[in-house]
Amino acid sequence: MNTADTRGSSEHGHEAAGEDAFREAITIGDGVDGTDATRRAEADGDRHDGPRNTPDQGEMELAERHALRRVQGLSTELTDITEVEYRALRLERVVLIGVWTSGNQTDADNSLTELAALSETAGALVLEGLTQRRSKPDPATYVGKGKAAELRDIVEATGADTVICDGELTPGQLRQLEDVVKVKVVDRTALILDIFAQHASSSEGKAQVELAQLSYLLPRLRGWGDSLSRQAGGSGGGAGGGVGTRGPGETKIETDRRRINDKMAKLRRQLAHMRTARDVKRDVRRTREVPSVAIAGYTNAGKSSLLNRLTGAGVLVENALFATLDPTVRQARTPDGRGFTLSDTVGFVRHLPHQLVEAFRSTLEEVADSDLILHVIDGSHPDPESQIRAVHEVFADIEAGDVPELIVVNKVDAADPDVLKVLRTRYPTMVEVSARTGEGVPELVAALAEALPELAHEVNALVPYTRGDLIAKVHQEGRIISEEHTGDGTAIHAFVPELLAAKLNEYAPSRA
Ligand SMILES: Nc1nc2c(ncn2[C@@H]2O[C@H](COP(=O)(O)OP(=O)(O)OP(=O)(O)O)[C@@H](O)[C@H]2O)c(=O)[nH]1
Ligand SMILES: [Mg+2]
Repeated sequence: MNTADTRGSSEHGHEAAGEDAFREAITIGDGVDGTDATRRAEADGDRHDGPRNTPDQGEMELAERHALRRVQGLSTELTDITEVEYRALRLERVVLIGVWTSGNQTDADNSLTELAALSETAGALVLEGLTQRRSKPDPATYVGKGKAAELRDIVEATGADTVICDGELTPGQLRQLEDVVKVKVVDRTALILDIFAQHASSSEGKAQVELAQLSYLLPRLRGWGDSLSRQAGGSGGGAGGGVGTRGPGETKIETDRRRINDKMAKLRRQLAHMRTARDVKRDVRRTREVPSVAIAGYTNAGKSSLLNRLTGAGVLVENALFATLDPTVRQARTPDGRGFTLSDTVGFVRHLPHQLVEAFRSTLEEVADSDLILHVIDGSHPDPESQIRAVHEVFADIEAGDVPELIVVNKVDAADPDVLKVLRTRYPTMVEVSARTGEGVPELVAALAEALPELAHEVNALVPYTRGDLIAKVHQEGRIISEEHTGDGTAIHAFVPELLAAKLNEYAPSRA
């Protein structure tokens, strides 16, 4: 990184300040490069929550995921993207580049740090990162001409095989920047899609990701084709490029486009089907009037850790972005005995690709449909408020803006006290916890119980011993005020959901 830093600071003095932040960025993941499955798994051992001798669901998933880590030595090939499977974007040795148009240097650094974490999560080795301050990204090459040339030198010097841009680029920008740097150029959207593709495990998750990838790919078909043509025909572009330019011709692009459209239609049908099944399940929960609590928040905030801490669910926890894609729903209970469901969801990120929001809409609806959102915040992040804003944007997008929200600042064991102080003034009712140490968890449980709607129906009944099933249900779903075993049956006074109330009322002592 030395060469580039000197260059960076001579041209743009402010970049030197970002050096430290960035050096931190490239050691995310304990400096393990993410390409050696064994080393990675070992290194993860001590970062991993939960007992190591009893592998639970999450640990098994983690082992499986690491076993699938990319191996080094497969270079990113500039083959026709329409012919390789899209998700095989083999990111490897990468250089990051960001353009910042607003905010200060710290914001720019945080953003590049996040891009580094995303890259490593995708299995790439981050070699270098640079940012450029511009009023807006260059319409031709995203970064300006000078910066692009600098980028090319860095790519050459480091032997990088991919450049990742911190934004969404137009097909034209990707192509023209590729032309300058002579290696593959990928944008943040493609990177996030790639992580989702690696992490999706349920059939619904896989279908959702594939749909998002295809809708990202569709408008870019020609772009990639052109780029490859130019690759073969030398720089300069245009029609005069010789054999290579005729590579993926018009007909091929048309065929690909049709194939992709067909595939997307099929995926949409499948998803609609899966969605019906999910709606049915949710309706069952609704009619039982069991309140639902959704754990939502920025990726890596500790949502799964918190669910595990609250319910012992054994959900996969990983220091990687988007570890969780499939929603997990668990039964839980307030200290006074009211049942509720607690669900873990996919994390959010700044500029979550809209293709993903679209594709994951049905999953995200769980959040919009819940009675309460536990909005988990990573208190150890230097700028949690920017993450809160990003999450609120997604809430608005999925129409979850009206759902009551309980702000939970997690990782207080690792948080900067000053950051916490600022948060406290902004969100006076927030709860501070550490899923790792358990600190604050009892307070969180109390706040949760407080925020949950009270069961609406109060019943007094004398239930005969032959209807033990009803009493069991009251224990499961209701809140018991008193219970007494009499000669005629169980006398019970409780708050219960509507359906159960109707059944219990058959045994209400007559008022006559
Ligand atoms: N220091 C500290 N680390 C924590 C705490 N809670 C979670 N972590 C770590 O934060 C990382 C992310 O935790 P997860 O529970 O996977 O986070 P998540 O929000 O579910 O992340 P995604 O599913 O990827 O969106 C893991 O490395 C956890 O060990 C905490 O209270 N303190
Ligand atoms: Mg998770």
